[in-house]
Amino acid sequence: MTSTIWVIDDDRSIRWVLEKALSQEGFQLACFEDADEALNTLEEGTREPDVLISDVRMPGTDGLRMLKILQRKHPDLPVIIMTAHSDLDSAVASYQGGAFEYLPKPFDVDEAVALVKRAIKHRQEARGEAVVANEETPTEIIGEAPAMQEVFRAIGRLSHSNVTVLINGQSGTGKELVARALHRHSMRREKPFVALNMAAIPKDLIESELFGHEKGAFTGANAQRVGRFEQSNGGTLFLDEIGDMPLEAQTRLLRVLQENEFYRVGGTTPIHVDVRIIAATHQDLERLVREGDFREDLFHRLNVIRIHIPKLAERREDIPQLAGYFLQRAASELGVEPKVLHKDTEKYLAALPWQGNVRQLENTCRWLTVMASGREVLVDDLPPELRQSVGRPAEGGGDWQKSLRQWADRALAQGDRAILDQAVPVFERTMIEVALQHTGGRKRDAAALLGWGRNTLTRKIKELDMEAEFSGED
Ligand SMILES: Nc1ncnc2c1ncn2[C@@H]1O[C@H](COP(=O)(O)OP(=O)(O)OP(=O)(O)O)[C@@H](O)[C@H]1O
Repeated sequence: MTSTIWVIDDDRSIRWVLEKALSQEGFQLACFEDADEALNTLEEGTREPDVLISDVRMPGTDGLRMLKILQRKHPDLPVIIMTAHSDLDSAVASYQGGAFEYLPKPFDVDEAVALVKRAIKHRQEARGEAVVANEETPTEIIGEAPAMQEVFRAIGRLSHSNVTVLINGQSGTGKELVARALHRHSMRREKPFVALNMAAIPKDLIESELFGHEKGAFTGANAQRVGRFEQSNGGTLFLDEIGDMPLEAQTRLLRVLQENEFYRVGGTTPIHVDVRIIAATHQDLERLVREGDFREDLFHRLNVIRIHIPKLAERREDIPQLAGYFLQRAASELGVEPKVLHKDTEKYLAALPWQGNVRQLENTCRWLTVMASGREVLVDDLPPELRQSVGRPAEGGGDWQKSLRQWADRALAQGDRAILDQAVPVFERTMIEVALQHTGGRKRDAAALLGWGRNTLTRKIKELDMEAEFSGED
């Protein structure tokens, strides 16, 4: 029997796109402008669809409320929630409300079709575990970029699970923020979230920090101390910079993970704990394993689910929104009017390398809130170190190389061939133009700057049809 799909969205174009794509796949489609219409249809006794795809924000009953109703009355019906308001809350709320999947708008049609097919396959397995959605969670993680959407999905998917998670990403990308979100959206949310940065504690103290110690266990242990494991019992222990954990502590950690019990340093009574571990690192743990600095068995134990957080430079589209958010936050912390970015400043900021990632952007916004003179922030108001970095290729490769890489990737994906024939002339033309600008149009000097002979430059100018531009003096 043909599977029936219902699409609910007040946006006609979305209904149209999905209807086209899904009927082409042989599905039977029914479209609704709002949730109430669909719910009434179900009330009237129409057979429930095999999959329902719905928007979140619509006139009348919204998507998340509808989910709750469906959960009660049609617990096995897989629902795919789409939202343009691609924030973490609707993603997670939709999972917790029992949605099968979360589809951030704008989406790829093929992706939507693939999701529907998966939902149909999983239909029988629909578990219908109801976890009360926490509707008042603050929106804290900003990210419209596809790579961040992946992170949100992961948080949503993991909201029913206790699994160990390893978060990878450069410093300042938001690893701790994601770890907190994983906790806040998990079943352990009422219990403690304890964070411990391995790189920030002297090596000798790590074990006592983690497991606590008994009075007199070592010099200076004047009183019994409860470790982080005990503090986070029932909740989540976030081990940041796990790559910096000394080998002996790794061995003990592994044992705790295997046995769910440990001894305080100097202690003889085993202590039982139920702790979920989320670990994070900016290091390449596989390499540390190869080099013998990280236990392989512990690595496998931690690496059950891996979430990669991209560098800020890999999600430049999020920079304006992040900056706006940080400017607002800084202003409200300081009790002043928030600054706003001039369009040019926004563009300028979006093009910077941001080696320090989101943290650096956040600090910049704080600095601007205090230092910028007007309400609107101009490029000239930016801190000197950011103004100077303009045009300087970022360390270890440079932005133009990255753009070139993306361009080549896209061109090949589109089926272009002989792409060097397109790229090399652009490259040479740029170099020639800049060199000639530097020499005030003198070709002989420009050739020297480029490392070419005079004749080569003349020939290139001809080949590249640049004669009209640079017909001036030698
Ligand atoms: N997507 C985001 N939306 C809003 N704020 C963010 C985002 N990502 C990071 N931040 C903010 O940037 C700062 C740095 O984030 P966080 O401390 O989570 O990074 P980290 O990767 O754990 O860094 P480190 O490895 O250096 O500890 C924090 O103040 C955090 O709130």
